[in-house]
This record gives sequence, C-alpha cells and structure tokens, in this order.
Amino acid sequence: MSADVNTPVGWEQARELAYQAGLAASAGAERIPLTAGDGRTLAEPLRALTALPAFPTSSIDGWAVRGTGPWRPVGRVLAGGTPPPLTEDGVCVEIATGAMVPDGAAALIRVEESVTGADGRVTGTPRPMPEWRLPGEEAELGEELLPAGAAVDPAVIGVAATCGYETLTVRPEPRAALLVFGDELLTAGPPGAGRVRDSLGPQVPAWLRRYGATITAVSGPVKDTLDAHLDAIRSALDTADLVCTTGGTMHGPVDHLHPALAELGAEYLVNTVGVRPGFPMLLARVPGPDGRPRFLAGLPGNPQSAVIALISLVAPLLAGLAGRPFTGDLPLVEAAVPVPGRGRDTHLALAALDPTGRTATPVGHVGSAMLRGLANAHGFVVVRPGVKVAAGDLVPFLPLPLLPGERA
Ligand SMILES: Nc1nc2c(c(=O)[nH]1)N[C@H]1C(S)=C(S)[C@@H](COP(=O)(O)OP(=O)(O)OC[C@H]3O[C@@H](n4cnc5c(N)ncnc54)[C@H](O)[C@@H]3O)O[C@H]1N2
Ligand code: MOO
Repeated sequence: MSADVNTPVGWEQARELAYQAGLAASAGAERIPLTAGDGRTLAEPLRALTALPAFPTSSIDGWAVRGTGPWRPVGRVLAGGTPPPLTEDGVCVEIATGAMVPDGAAALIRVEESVTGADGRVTGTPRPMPEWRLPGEEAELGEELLPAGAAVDPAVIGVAATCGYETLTVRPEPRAALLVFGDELLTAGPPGAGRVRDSLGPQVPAWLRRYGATITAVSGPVKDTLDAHLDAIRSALDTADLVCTTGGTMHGPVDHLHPALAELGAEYLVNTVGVRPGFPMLLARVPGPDGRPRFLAGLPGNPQSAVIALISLVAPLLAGLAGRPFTGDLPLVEAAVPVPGRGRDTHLALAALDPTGRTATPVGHVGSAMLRGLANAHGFVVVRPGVKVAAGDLVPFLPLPLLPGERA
C-alpha cells in the first residue's frame, strides 16, 4: 500500500491520478453493430470508406444541360441510377435531387427557373454557384473523420453509416459493481428508530451508467464484518473492472474497508482527498483474478460525499478505462453571491445555473448527509484552497452528468 493514510491528495491531482490509472489499464476492442454504438468509444479512428459524396450529386430537381440553350430533353435521371453521358451540345436530361450528375453536363438549372417551350425545348439560366456536390467535398477516401477515443453518439453513428460502415470497433464498456456497506441501512420504507434508508444503492448505478459503465452487480447492505466485506469484494471483482463501495471509508469500529484492502493486497492510488465534502474517498488498484488490474473506489457513507467521490474519482477513472480523453479544465461561470472556501481543502459547493448557464447560485440543504441540494443543483462551484469567492467572480464549475431537460 503506497499512499500515506495521513496525506490527502489535492483534488485536481486526485482526478488526474484516477484518469491516468484508468487509461493505463484500458485494453481491448470489440466490433459491434453500428446501431448499438450509442454511448460507446471508438477504439480506432473512423475513416471514410469512400469519398463523400461518392459521386457527383445533384442538389436540385431540374435539368442537367450541355452546351448553350435551348436544350432538347433526351432522358431522365433519378436518384439511385447511373446515367449515360451527355454526348452532344444542346441536349439536357431531367434530373432529380440526389441523382448522379451525368458526365458531360455543364450546369444544372432548377425546374422552377426553367421554361419548356411548345417545341419541348428547355430554356433557363443556371445560377452562378454550381448546383451539385462534388465527390470528396465532405471527405476524401480514407480521411479521418473522428479520432480513436471519440465518444459515439447518434451523429457519429450517422456519419459512419453515410460512408459505408455496418459495424464499429469500440472499446469494451468498463464493467462496474456496487457494494453498499452499513448494517443500519433499510432497503424499503421510511427511516426511523436509528435506521436510515439506503439512498446510494438506488442512485449510484444510474450515475455510473451516465459515466459510461455497464453494471455487473449491485449488492448490499453487506454485513458489517471483515469476512463479509472480503467475500463481497472478491466476488464483485470476478465480474467488474471497478468495484464501488459505499461507507466504511473511515476507521470506526465497524469500518472494514481499509483492513479488507490490506487483505486483498490492494495498492492505494488515492487515499483521502483534500476536498470538502468527500474527504475520506479513496481509489485503490487490486490485482484481478486474471492478472489484469481492477479498481476499487471507496465512496464515503455520507450520501452527498459519495456522489462527490463519484464525480471526482470515478468519472475520470471510467473515462480512462474507456480510452476517452479527459481534461481537468472546467468551464468558468460567474458566482452570483460570495461562496466560502474550506481553508486548505477544495470546496465543492452545490449550485444551480441560471437559464443562460453563465451564473451559478449556491443551493440550500447541502450538508454532506443530505441529498436535497444535489437534486436541485446543476453541479458544483469549485473553490480552490485558500480562495475566497466574491459575488461576480469567475469560478470553475463542475457539472453533474445531467441530460437535456433535467433541472429545466
Ligand atoms: N472521527 C471522525 N469521524 C468522521 C470523520 C472524521 O474525520 N473523523 N469524517 C466524517 C466524514 S467527512 C465522513 S464523509 C464520514 C465517512 O464515513 P464512512 O465512509 O466510514 O461511512 P459510514 O460511517 O459508514 O457512514 C457515514 C454516514 O453515512 C450514512 N450512510 C452510509 N451509507 C449510506 C447509504 N448507502 N445511504 C444513506 N446513508 C448512508 C451512515 O448511516 C452514516 O450516517 O465519516 C465522518 N466521521
Ligand atoms: O466527506 Mo465528509 O463528507 O465531509 O461529510
């Protein structure tokens, strides 16, 4: 175990360490149907399998003409066909949007800008800008459209289809398991008589999915004994690249996480972080049954702190495991009011953005044991150690992975 229990890592450094550890462990590629690609990560650059467009393509309904008018129609070219060339001046073919422009055509004229005379001949003036798309205008054959590591979204699926792909070569999805520790936790009904509802078992898998993981197991509450912790962690490691645990990160009488990590031969990458809330979070590398490294993220038991550990350590780790790029740089927003710092630690202050997304106002109910503030915030204002934020200051903003329409 390398990291000193008494030396918290700086928050920014912790994020970078988590990302680099994930990237170093990212491996493999798989080929999947194009339509299954949403949310995955390209394992190799997406290159154009053909020039785009693949052939000269009419962008209008009208006439393809050769020589000077009036032109005598000699046929019709629809989308999907291969037209014969125009071999003499003074002829034209009727052409549809999307059809291949015949060799020999000098210009295209829109149907509404042409006149067909009583003798059947066509007159009109072509617009100065060509009305067809040239091969390679969008991409040359073999040109890189997106780099390896790019996230696949509906638009990426679309462009891949356009240039001929039926499958995509993507990184395997990082597999994550969740173990919830705490004998005091209820899994149904309201809290009382010293017991609280488990609020992490139900929400953490959903956050993990938003960060690109596939969930292999959720179990708990795991009994508060070292043996039960060890059994649960070992079996979760059989199927997951990352095991997230909740609770037990401190050194209380029934906090068995650290002894379990020692027993498993784990190596701490991060052991406590200089951030409030969330201080006792940890990330460890555990030897996997097949020799590949696995990871354990210890999320503190206080629910808001657990989510802060997810966004601080687990998000960059998963980005690394998926082979995606990651930057610690955050967008700047204006603080609507002063935001207190937390001395030598970074303060993550839950805040809501105004509709323009430019101004952040801290929300209420933000104790580390609370979730009400989280459910009303867009993310966290980041107050660096020793910084005092005054109203109007520009501050870094760490967004929650919300979808369009959420917190509208
Ligand atoms: N002597 C000290 N005690 C504590 C310190 C400290 O510095 N010195 N730090 C506090 C901080 S900060 C945090 S955060 C917590 C972290 O504790 P653990 O990770 O060991 O978590 P637990 O003790 O198991 O639980 C803490 C708290 O959270 C509730 N909890 C746990 N799991 C869940 C869940 N799934 N759903 C809802 N609530 C949960 C649990 O009941 C406790 O109230 O340690 C402080 N103590
Ligand atoms: O990490 Mo503790 O969350 O400050 O409550």
